[in-house]
Amino acid sequence: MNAIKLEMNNKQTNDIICKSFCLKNIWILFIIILPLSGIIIGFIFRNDCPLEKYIPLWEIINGFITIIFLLLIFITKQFFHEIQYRNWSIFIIDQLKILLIFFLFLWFICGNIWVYKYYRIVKYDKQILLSNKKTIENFYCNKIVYLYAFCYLSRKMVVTYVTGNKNKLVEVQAILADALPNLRSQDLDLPEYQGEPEQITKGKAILAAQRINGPILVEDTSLHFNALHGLPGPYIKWFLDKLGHDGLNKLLAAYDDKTAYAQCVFAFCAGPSHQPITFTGRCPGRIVPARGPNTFGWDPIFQPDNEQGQAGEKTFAEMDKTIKNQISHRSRSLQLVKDYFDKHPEYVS
Ligand SMILES: O=P(O)(O)OP(=O)(O)OP(=O)(O)OC[C@H]1O[C@@H](n2cnc3c(O)ncnc32)[C@H](O)[C@@H]1O
Ligand SMILES: [Mg+2]
Repeated sequence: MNAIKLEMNNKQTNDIICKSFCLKNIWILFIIILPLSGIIIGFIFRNDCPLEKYIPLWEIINGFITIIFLLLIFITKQFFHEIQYRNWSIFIIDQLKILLIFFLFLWFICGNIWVYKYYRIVKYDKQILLSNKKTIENFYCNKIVYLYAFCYLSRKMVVTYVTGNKNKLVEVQAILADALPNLRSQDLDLPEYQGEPEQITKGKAILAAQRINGPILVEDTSLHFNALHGLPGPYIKWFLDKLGHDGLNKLLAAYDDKTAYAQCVFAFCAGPSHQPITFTGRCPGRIVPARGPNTFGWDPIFQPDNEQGQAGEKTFAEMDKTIKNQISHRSRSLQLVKDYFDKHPEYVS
């Protein structure tokens, strides 16, 4: 009796695990449908595009390589997420992924040449061509084959990082270079909202997605003094503008507690009709009299803590840029953005 009960329990647990596995991984099926249909279309109509015989071949190879790439991402996420599995096998998979990205990039260029070259002259009706005594080889391509390739190449989404701050742009480009190579930027003057940092960033993101009419990233950075219960927070831009580095130090003159944290909230919005998703990164530290070059905001008065949580030695302004980009509030937030794009390769490849 007990054995039967135990078996039933095991079966139920297995069912639950299986269901949650399927639900968690259903995204892979959706993403694979597109390249898979390319393989099928390219194969069925492999001899039906005399205008450019490479287009069906392009669809088949593009489909195969994209699916292999997606499966590698899936395998990494599914089986190598635990740190103890990060050994040589993950290294080989990472190298393979880089190779495939490189190939897909070159193949993408080839596809653009083969497809866009003919978009003004392509004809889909063989009968009309024959009755006009035009040669099929010079004009005809099967409608499904041509339009599939045309739409596939045109659908690639480019994420736009919207900011009016050049220093922020330089850091974001440096940190995201390998994760989001097709990130472009746009200088738009967005309003500075009031409220909690997350709400401010979401408001910025919705407006930016409407103005750009596509996928965007925006960011709002704040500096929080613990003795002042988090102020100036998102209002740091105005405080810095009016009081300068010296004035910000004087705000804390009456307090022993000089600790603070820098916070960066990134928001990604896939388009005007989508809801933004936020990613928050924090860097703890303390406010000190200005040291180092005065090139970026409050960098000279913010001294980040070391790994042990004690006062560090250098202010952000005194640090080498690459060191700042490894520990900053911005890089911590962008790490979460990278993780998100790892799961959504449609914005990356
Ligand atoms: O167009 P956006 O992206 O909003 O650009 P912004 O300059 O208004 O940027 P924020 O509102 O996010 O930044 C608030 C203030 O903090 C400054 N700031 C942002 N990131 C910083 C960093 O990493 N180090 C020092 N100062 C920074 C920035 O120059 C502003 O004065
Ligand atoms: Mg701003």
